[in-house]
Amino acid sequence: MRIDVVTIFPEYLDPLRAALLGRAIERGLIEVGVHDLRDWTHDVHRAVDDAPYGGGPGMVMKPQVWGDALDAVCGPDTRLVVPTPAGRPFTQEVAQSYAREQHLVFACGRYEGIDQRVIDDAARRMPVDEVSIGDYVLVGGEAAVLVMVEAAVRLLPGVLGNPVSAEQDSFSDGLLEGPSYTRPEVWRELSVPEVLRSGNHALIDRWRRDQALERTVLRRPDLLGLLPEGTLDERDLAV
Ligand SMILES: COc1cccc(COC(=O)c2cn[nH]c2)c1
Repeated sequence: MRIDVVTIFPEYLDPLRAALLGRAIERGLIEVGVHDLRDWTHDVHRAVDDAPYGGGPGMVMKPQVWGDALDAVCGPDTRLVVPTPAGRPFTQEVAQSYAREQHLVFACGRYEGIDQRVIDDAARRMPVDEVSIGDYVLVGGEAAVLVMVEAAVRLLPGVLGNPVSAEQDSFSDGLLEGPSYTRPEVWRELSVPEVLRSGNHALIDRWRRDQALERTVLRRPDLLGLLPEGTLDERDLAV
């Protein structure tokens, strides 16, 4: 997989080259290119934004600069991803789909956003996703790109030391992950739940599922309606 990011703050993407993702790059599991949008500006001031038609606060990113940048960076197998508060939700399912892509290009918007014609023009040649990582407004898309790249790349074979954990992720079965514990058995007078030390794996699995269900009901009741058919069985409903 190749990932390219276009941004006016390339240094913001330096963390992509650290830790797990950095090792994935060194091992050739992914290629990452980060590009400064201003390399495609045409004027002495290297302007990337201008006042919005129709008035209103803030500035809008210029179409010409983005058009030239995306012409240079995108290819025949590219999926263009534009992080924006106005996007469709980025979920584990979207992360799974991105992990199967050959080439992802992330366009990092700032100010009030990118001239819509940039997205409309790109959509003539490639799949374009306007995606939100949450219901809040950031200053730019760069932090959202770090989130989405990490969520997708960790799913690639060979990236995680322990691949099983990618399948057993929260959201893999639609429920939140329950609590986890490790040594010592008692810490600050708090004990590890007895069942986890019982060695009875049927009981442990049941307890973990009950904890996941209880946590999902309490923290994310919205997820319960999305569970795939048959996720909950009669034992679950007894919780
Ligand atoms: C493309 O236009 C804009 C405009 C404003 C901010 C941003 C950065 O993205 C976010 O703020 C965001 C992404 N998911 N949740 C919030 C992009």
